[in-house]
Amino acid sequence: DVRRPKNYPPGPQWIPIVGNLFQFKKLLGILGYHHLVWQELYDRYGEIVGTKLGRKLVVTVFGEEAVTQVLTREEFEGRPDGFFFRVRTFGKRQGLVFCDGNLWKKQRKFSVQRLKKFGYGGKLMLENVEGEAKYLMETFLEKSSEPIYMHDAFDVSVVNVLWMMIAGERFALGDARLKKLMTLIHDAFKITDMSGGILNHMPFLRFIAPNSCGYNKVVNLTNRISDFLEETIQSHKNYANDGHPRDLIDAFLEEMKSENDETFTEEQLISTCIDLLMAGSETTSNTLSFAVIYMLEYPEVMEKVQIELDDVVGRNGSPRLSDTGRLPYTNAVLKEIQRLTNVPPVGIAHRAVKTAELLGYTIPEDTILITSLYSVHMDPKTWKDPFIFRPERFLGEEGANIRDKSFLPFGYGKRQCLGISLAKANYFLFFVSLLHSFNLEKAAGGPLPDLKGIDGITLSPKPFTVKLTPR
Ligand code: HEM
Repeated sequence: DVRRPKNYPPGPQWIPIVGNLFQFKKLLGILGYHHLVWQELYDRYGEIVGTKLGRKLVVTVFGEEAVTQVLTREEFEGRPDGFFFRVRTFGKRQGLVFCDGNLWKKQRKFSVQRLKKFGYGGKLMLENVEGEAKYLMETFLEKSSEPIYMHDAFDVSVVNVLWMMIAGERFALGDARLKKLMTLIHDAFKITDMSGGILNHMPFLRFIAPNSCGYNKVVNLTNRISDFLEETIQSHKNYANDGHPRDLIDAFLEEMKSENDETFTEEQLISTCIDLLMAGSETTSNTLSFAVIYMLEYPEVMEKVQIELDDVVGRNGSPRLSDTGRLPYTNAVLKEIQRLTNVPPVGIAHRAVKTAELLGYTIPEDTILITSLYSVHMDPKTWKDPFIFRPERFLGEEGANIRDKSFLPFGYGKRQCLGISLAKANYFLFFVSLLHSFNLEKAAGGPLPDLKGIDGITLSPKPFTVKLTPR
């Protein structure tokens, strides 16, 4: 059907079966990044754009006003359904990220409460972040005579703090199995985009072209993660520490036994772990690696951060999380990097749970909603010279005038990132520890690593190496 739903937002004309997919692909070929294709459509049609990708209606919103409406209104609180969104979770709608309604409410609440119980947001978590950062810096020091790969250098350390709360253990930095798992997770984020990608629009492609549509990769990843988690869960079951849960898995298993609630199943437990691992590792690790590239690109900024650190922490001290409030310039640098890199450029897709009005248009029930966080962070009405890297914009009077809704790296509203305090702690402490201990230089030969990165659900840096010289 080529007819647009009544009062649907403006956008390109579509054709039967594929909708706007071909137009989208063509623009993607020219612009190279999904979020830039959306930005192009924003320039053509305005702050709300209606498209159809395959069989799905997809409405994308841009700028602070439209984006925060979608992120805060109950009618838009859902998550999309479809083949791609279920492929990691046993073909069902479960886990934490791609589910909604009562299951999501109960499960999100349970995970947040129990993670808190096992340290999340408290002293124990902060101590673990500090321990991991110290440990990683020691490893860097041992290797400081050779170039170090930085695009994935933070992977294991970042996961460790989360994994302590989920499973009560940490990994050795060289743990081959976890490294493999992380590589698969990185790959999975590159396969597709937030509308669910080609697999969601045409699920039958998995029979015709399972390799090129990414199906085989996703299945391989899911199987490996599930195997790994099943083993961990089995060893928790064997331990049978009744009444004294040690971590999230123990607490979940106990809840399953109490049979109060039929949503507590082993599949839901595995799906929850997968979601936490995937959402918690890739985003933080990519942000940190981009931060390293920014420091190579702007050595004068690196030096200013180091001077502030030396002033506040001292040359011989170690940076702590409690120093955060006394490092205004460093914090401004961290924010400016997040604003410009847009690691999740369009957040995570939402879904209209019922037909609703938005900015004068009608959004039919089940429409996928994409929120361009990139457009909010690059809006010249909010940010003077948005493409310029200028940490000072977050300081002084200029910084004080930035509205909450103008800077949304973690989203906003009820579906806002569940891991913000861990993400911020990891991002801050690994960054300052690195700069406090080392001078960063480009490894010999070749150009500076690319600030733009690789397209995907999250943007990720291309592989690059750095020379770390102890200060
Ligand atoms: C720099 C690091 C991170 C960034 C930039 C980030 C960003 C985001 C964004 C933009 C969303 C979507 C919000 C929405 O739908 O409107 C989100 C959701 C989520 N994040 Fe994060 N995140 C980060 C780290 C983490 C960590 C460390 C964890 C795990 C502890 C985590 C767990 C989640 C989960 C479970 C959701 C889905 C929440 C839901 O659907 O209710 N994230 N994150």
